[in-house]
Amino acid sequence: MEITVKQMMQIEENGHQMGFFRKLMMENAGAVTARHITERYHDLTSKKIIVFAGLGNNGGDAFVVARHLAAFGCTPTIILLGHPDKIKTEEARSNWKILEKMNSVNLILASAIDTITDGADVIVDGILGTGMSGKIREPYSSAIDLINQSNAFKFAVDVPSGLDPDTGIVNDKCVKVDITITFHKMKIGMPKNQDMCGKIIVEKIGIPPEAEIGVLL
Ligand SMILES: NC(=O)C1=CN([C@@H]2O[C@H](COP(=O)(O)OP(=O)(O)OC[C@H]3O[C@@H](n4cnc5c(N)ncnc54)[C@H](O)[C@@H]3O)[C@@H](O)[C@H]2O)[C@H](O)CC1
Ligand SMILES: [K+]
Repeated sequence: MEITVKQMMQIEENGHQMGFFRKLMMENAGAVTARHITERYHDLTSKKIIVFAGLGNNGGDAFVVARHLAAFGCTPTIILLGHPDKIKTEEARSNWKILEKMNSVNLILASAIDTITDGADVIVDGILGTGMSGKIREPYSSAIDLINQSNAFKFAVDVPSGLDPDTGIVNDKCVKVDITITFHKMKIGMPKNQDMCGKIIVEKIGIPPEAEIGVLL
């Protein structure tokens, strides 16, 4: 079954109200994404992994991905596309705060990042997810271009950044990835743009089925 962004947000809210808080969803989303990366590269210690993170919960998921990858000894680099004070939600901010206490990750605030992807083996796109709207603003726009210029293997968190999840249309620009890990259920527009999404993997993140009552059921 495929769902709309509006339906996903309603299901998310219902789950949160049931006590399955967004922070738990974010942890599961990041953990399952990291698992797919570690399953592809059994020895991560020699891999250069760059994680791009926006200021919303797509970025929050990416913070969790980076923390889980660090446990596999790869020292990921996280590029935050904005100032930490502008991180939108408590669940994302709390995950950033954990990263700030870790020396097994490299944190970079988006400044001169034009060479950061040089030699990267893996890039994780946690820039924009279902909260994207309108023309892509800087520094997200330049980050998308930078990622697209790299020949690293690319994973998108939930949605390739720049893709409209409801239509599959790229209104401005979009990260073209090899694998998209999308959460809970397929978003209706994604199968319409396999070129940008690459292989799409749908992963459950623990949301109770009852959260769909009144939305899908
Ligand atoms: N589906 C689930 O159960 C869960 C999904 N999670 C993740 O949360 C994101 C959606 O998070 P949200 O904060 O709503 O939006 P985004 O992170 O996608 O983006 C918001 C962020 O980006 C800025 N922004 C929006 N449009 C633009 C633009 N055109 N140019 C530049 N910047 C833009 C906006 O200002 C915000 O700062 C979902 O995809 C999942 O990854 C949760 O983890 C919980 C479970
Ligand atoms: K993304």
